[in-house]
Amino acid sequence: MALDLTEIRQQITQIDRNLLKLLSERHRLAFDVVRSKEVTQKALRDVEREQQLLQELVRFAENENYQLEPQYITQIFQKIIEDSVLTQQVYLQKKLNEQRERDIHIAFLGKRGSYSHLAARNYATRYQEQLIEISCSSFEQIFEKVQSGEADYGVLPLENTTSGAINEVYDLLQHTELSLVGELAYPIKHCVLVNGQEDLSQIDTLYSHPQVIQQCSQFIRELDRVHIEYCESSSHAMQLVSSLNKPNIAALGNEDGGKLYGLTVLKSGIANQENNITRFIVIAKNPVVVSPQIHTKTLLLMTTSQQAGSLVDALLVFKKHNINMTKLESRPIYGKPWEEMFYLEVEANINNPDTQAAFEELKQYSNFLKVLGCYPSEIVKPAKV
Ligand SMILES: O=C(O)C(=O)C[C@]1(C(=O)O)C=C[C@@H](O)C=C1
Repeated sequence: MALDLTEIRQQITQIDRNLLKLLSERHRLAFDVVRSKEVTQKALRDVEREQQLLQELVRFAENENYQLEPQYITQIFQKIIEDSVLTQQVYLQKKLNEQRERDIHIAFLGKRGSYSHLAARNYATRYQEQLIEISCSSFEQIFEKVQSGEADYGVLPLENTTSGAINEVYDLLQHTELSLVGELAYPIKHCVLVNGQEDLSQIDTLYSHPQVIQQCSQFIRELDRVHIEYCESSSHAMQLVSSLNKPNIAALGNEDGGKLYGLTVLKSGIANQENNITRFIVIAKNPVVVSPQIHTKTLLLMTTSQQAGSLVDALLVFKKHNINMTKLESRPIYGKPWEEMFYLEVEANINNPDTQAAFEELKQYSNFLKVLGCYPSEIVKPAKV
């Protein structure tokens, strides 16, 4: 005879509570690990150990006949390890940069419910701080708020896995005295949001931010003669659709934001690329010191001479010093037609003497060189098994 659903659910709830208790115990061990590594000065990340652990867990489950897919086990434990790495990182960073307040003012683009707002919320949660929200209407305003001291931090999107670099933010970085102090990846899950229960075929106008429209272009193309209304952010779009309260309009936004405006999801998973992730940067007035035990990135701004091969010569410096480059972007220089400003992101800590030697050497090949920031890489790439 089949068991009663209520009873089964009670068992599930109990098991989930037990899992939570174990997860909390494991989370707490991250503090013991980092305190031990503070003494030994060992690097926080040990990919070899992670690989061994993951392999061992898959083998263990198989031997015990737990009936769990290896991929399922790996994914869950990669997430658990990510939490452990970030917990350790935050612990060290908070100790090194003690000026952090409990209440932090963060400026971001758009209203509540924008992706930038959700990313800002994530950043504050990561550092266990109380977020005081400063919503801005342009990227430029975010820089101004941090410059004036009104905001402690600014959160800005820098690139997206579908639409690429966000040029406006790169261009603003060219002229700022502010520093990059952090990064975070936020998964973007666009959906169609409406006021009522209408059908997709009834929608004749879509409201959203140009970036969102671009990221959902394939889905939009398949719709019949739909008119696009560009908004300054996806949260503006959601608010507008909510207040207009018309049956034939929809906003492209996110589910959490939609809830804030009383909208319902008509269709989800509409982005061109399934793995749609935006990398956000965090800017502040003062640079942070990054522990040498942490995986660190540095963003440089550089111009080279106009001679042939000058960029190649500059890049060879990184090869010589065994510094991995994770990004190379170029942007035009305002007022200097056909000259380019290069943005180079490298896996290096500015306080490392080797990095300093490399940057010193780089000066020979560049007309202009500036460090925009050195920050902990808070994107934990999972260890492969
Ligand atoms: O064993 C360690 O050194 C840890 O820091 C713990 C841990 C884990 O959570 O299992 C986390 C990060 C390391 O990359 C390896 C493993």
